[in-house]
Amino acid sequence: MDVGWLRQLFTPFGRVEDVYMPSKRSSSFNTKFGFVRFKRREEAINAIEDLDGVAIRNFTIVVQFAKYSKDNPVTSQMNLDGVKKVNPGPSIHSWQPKPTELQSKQRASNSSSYADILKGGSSGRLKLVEAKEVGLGWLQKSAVGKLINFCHVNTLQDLFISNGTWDAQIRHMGGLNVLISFDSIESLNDFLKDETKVLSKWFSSVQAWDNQKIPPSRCVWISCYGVPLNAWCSSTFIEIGKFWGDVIKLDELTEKSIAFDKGRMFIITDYLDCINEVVHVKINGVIFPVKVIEDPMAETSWEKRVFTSIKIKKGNDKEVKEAVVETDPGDDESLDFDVDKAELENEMEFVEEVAETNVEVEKAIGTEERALQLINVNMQGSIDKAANSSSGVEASGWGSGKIMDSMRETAANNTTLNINFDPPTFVRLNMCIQIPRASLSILADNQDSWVEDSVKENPVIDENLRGENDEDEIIPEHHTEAYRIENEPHSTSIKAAINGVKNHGVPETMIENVHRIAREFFRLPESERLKNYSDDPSKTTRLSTSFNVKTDKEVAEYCTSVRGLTLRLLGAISESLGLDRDYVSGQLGSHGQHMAMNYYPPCPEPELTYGLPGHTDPNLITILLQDDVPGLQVLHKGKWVAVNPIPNTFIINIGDQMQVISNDRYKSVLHRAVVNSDRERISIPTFYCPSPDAVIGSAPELVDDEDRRPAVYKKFTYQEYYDKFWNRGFATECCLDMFKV
Ligand SMILES: O=C(O)CCC(=O)C(=O)O
Ligand SMILES: [Fe+2]
Repeated sequence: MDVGWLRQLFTPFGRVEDVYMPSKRSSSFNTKFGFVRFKRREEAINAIEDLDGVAIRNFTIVVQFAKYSKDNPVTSQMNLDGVKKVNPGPSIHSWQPKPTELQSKQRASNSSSYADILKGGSSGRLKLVEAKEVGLGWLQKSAVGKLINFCHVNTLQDLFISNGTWDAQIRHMGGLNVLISFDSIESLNDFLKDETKVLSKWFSSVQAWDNQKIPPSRCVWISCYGVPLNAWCSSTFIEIGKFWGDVIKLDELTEKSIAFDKGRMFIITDYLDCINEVVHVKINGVIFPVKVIEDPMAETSWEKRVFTSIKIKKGNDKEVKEAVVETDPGDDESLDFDVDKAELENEMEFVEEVAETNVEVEKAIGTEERALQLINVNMQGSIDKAANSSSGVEASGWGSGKIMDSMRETAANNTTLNINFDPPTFVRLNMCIQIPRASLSILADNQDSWVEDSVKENPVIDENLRGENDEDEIIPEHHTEAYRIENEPHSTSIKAAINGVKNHGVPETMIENVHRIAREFFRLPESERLKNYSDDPSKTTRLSTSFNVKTDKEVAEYCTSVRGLTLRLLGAISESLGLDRDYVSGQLGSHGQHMAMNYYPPCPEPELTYGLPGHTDPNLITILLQDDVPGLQVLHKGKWVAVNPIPNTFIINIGDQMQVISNDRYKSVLHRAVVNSDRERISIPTFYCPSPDAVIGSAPELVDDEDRRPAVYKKFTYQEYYDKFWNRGFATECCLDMFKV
């Protein structure tokens, strides 16, 4: 028996504040004794009534009110309401058959007393830190929301954005609490008033920040050893968990009775001590001690890693590595994952050795993909170097066969293939995050209604962008027609993002090739894929054996062809703004073009995660190729609209730089990708960018102070913008706002 045991014995009667058990036994009776302090007197009375004289195994327990000497300074010095009120009485708790007489002198002279413990430890001093007050400025613009359900901060962030609130920064505080900080008191007040009533659906309570009103709360995994097998069911675990808080879920092994070595559950608690106690489970009149221990290594907080991973998405490989290291250790879920992987490798070897039929190999691949579900791999092919190496080559120059050839060659030699682990999926799936039903139905409704719309609407650009010959710089006049936007560039941004462009001039075989290459890559065993991993972002890694030269060439051809399309689009967009055809491309310095291949594994519960959270692309324009699995969504009139794939059609996402150059006529498009329950999804965006040193500003022709069209943005270099975009923390304001005049 120990302090934990004692605590558990008394916990059912009320809130146990302290338990003290001197190491010495009572000299007179050779009994063990201890003290339990309740928050309320009635709780202590109930405990005495129920436990005094009860036999537990071979002990009989005696429970009585403790006696404190009147001059004991503790009662007067400390805030000990419960103690002050107790009736004086015998002070010994005995584990022996009831003694006739109990004494209170047994305290060993060299051990600390219960009174000392109450004062704050054996040294008699409270462990007190005098803290300096900080951060009041922003804390006073913050609110604390208690979520109804577990929910990822990025999900919440999206919700705020779609509700028109861009300046909310959301941070997890532990348990179900999140801190929501605003840029201004007005925004805070608007949120607290919550006139739209959208946000309140997510929170059980919301209040302006006030430290004194918010109890610390945390989530923790606890393991229970010794639960009798005839009591092994969720209700027993839920009852055990209730001693400390609310049970959120049992782990799979426990729930499905796969192993009985320990029962494990995830709880939310405001108990601050590390849980390490004994509880008693009574079944058929027999009491079984069960040891309950908190798992301090299990990862229970997710928000930090999600922020890291947002950066990862755009290929800061150093952070990728750190994030992977950070994600794995101590996370039981990832341990399970490692085991799976090891088993899987064996399984694959076996399959290869024994039966090398296609079907079986397919099966093995399928298994692996399932086991690797928790990892989202992002492969990036970049022809940046190629573009830079032919620096000075501008839009018109790309038509020349000579330059094209040299570009192709350089691209082929420098194509990078960086594999980034993208942990959001991994983290989120592990975290049993739930999106409240209300929001799910919004997404679902949109998807349904969109299916109808997508049949009715035609791609925004048809016929008009096809180059007779990809290498031909002559773009017939009528190509601009589609982007004659009737003074509605913004709606064109949305249409291009939702409806896409057809007849774009990129040959179908090239599109099929990149789809195939991406699929082949993601089906490689992980060990093969990892060969392409580099933690040096500046390093261009030659494609490994899995990608032969032929493949390089195919990727390069695709990139070149997409580049042709992009330049035609830029020309059309320039003209739609009343600018010279090559105005926009002339603002970019040496053009940069990055291609990514995003892999979204199937997720059995897609509503619990996002593949890619809501964002605008920081570059100029993105030419996005999707496979046939839906997943892309665009924010339109405050609602997420599903962009269902149309074969052989590109989605065009206007990026932030186009918004700046057009002085807000074209708006960058907020989009995100969700995952699919049973099918993998691959998307292949080509990001077209200015060179890092290009100075970006609104076209002078589009700035007219008298016409009430002043410049919306300051001038900046693309490098400045890019740095700010990835370093601002995902949860803060829209990056463009940071560059407003
Ligand atoms: O997968 C998609 O459809 C979207 C990809 C995307 O938005 C991106 O990579 O920036
Ligand atoms: Fe994007």
